[in-house]
Amino acid sequence: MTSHSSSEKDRVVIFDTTLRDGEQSPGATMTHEEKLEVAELLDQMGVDVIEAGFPIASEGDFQAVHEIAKRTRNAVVCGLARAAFKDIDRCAEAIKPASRKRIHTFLSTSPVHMKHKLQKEPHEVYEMVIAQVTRARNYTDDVEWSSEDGTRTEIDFLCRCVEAAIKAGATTINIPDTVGYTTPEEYYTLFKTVRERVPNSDQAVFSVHCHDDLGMAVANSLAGVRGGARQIECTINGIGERAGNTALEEVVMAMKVRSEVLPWWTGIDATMLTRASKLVSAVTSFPVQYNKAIVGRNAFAHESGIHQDGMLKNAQTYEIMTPESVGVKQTSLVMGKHSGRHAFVRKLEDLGYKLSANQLEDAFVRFKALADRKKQVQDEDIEALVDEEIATAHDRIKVLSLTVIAGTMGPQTATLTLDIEGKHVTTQSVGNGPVDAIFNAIHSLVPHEAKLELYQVQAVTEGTDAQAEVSVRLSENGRSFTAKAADPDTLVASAKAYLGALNKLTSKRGKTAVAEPRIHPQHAG
Ligand SMILES: CC(=O)SCCNC(=O)CCNC(=O)[C@H](O)C(C)(C)COP(=O)(O)OP(=O)(O)OC[C@H]1O[C@@H](n2cnc3c(N)ncnc32)[C@H](O)[C@@H]1OP(=O)(O)O
Ligand SMILES: CC(C)C(=O)C(=O)O
Repeated sequence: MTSHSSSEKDRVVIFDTTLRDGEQSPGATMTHEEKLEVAELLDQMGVDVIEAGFPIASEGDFQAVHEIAKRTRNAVVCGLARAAFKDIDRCAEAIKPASRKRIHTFLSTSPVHMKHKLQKEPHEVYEMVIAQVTRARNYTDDVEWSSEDGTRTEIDFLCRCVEAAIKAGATTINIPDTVGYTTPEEYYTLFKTVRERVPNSDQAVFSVHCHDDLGMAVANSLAGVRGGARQIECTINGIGERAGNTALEEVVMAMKVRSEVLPWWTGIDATMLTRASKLVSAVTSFPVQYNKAIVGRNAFAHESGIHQDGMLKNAQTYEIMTPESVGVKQTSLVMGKHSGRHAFVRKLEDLGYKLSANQLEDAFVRFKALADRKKQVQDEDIEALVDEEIATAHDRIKVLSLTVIAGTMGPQTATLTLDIEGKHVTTQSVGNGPVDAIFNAIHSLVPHEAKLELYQVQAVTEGTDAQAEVSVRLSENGRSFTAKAADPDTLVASAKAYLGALNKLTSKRGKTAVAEPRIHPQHAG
């Protein structure tokens, strides 16, 4: 990571359009209050221009832009308007209270849009650009003009329109890739060409506005900046029309992290990126994909043993930016089937365990077995597993295998093999339900007089693949012994918990009664 150049010519204006283009994502509509909350956060995080809405679109949009204009302290508040006087007048009214205000007016310039959508000749479009920018300048000195579908516009016509817009008073010229069609090399050349060919181009700031239809919005935006643009239009989480817009968090961090090859900088406080992402996701109900760059929940999470080992030795082995730099508390080492011993030991230390080498090896083997069966192994799973490992380390009786037939057909039957002080014994028992069948089988292999006082099941974590934690209490001669066991299979956990209690009981007695190895198809306890 290198620090950015602080030269003003390399400063890139961040124009956030989460509340306008972002809200155009089908299903992303935000309430008035939610828009105010998002705008406030954008202002706090250093966004230069907030495109707060499209005031002519609805009374609600007008009111939101108006209120944001009243409340925003630092950023320029901008509203969108078509090339129509009524749009521009309504927009001007909406942004009026802002201390810094911008009118953003746009008009399509590509042959396909002019012919089919606007149904206008190029000369009419040209005249509209001049008339609308002039109209907007009556209200504010800060006027942006966009050549909608700019990347599919004939270059000569585009240059003429850009020149006319600047002459009429536009201070920002946006050349959008409205349909996400361009490539980095093309977009770079477009900006370079337009800036070289338009005689008054130095009187305006050029701007990129990219869509992600081919997944190139961020790369295209940065290429446009390389071509001379100094404003990036973008949204939090990349939301926006169709496949979305350039993701604010991605362009900002690309320039920060790779400043030696992307030598531009912004005024964004990157430590607020995660908060902004969460807020926008919450108010739009658009989940952030897990592997999303910068703000996805896996962006700073590692599950593979080799990566986790590297991270524990030096975070730079697998992270190109710190989680703190984008507002994430810390890297997470997620325990799963790909994890190795280094990460497992660290996790145990974090959970407060200190195991002997043998216990550790046993616990690791059991952890791997659990991870193979369960999508996510949570801290609680590991705690349950290690607690059991410690509690059962000296057990005389252990479950070797268990097969249960359950369901409507009955009889519920348990076939159980135990290791009793090194001796393997098997039996089969039926019962009034699968748990009863298992307990009968145990009773058959380890005869005892203890009474079952408690049998309780609860989930260790959430989800259908959660481990079941079973508690069993047995009592004999006025003394009670309780044990717990966890397993993704409730019936296995039940057998282990029962045996846990029995182990405690028999160790107090000092000896374990063992029945002869046998098969008991009819045994009912
Ligand atoms: C690329 C972009 O993201 S552009 C922004 C897109 N965002 C939106 O459209 C969201 C808000 N839009 C709306 O609420 C409505 O579309 C409104 C209020 C703007 C207009 O609604 P309506 O008057 O019912 O028109 P409708 O949306 O059906 O059609 C759009 C009209 O605007 C015209 N138009 C489109 N772009 C422009 C423009 N930049 N300047 C002038 N007119 C335009 C179309 O040619 C069409 O005109 P027509 O009625 O003469 O055929
Ligand atoms: C209004 C313009 C800037 C736009 O959203 C687009 O072209 O995608």
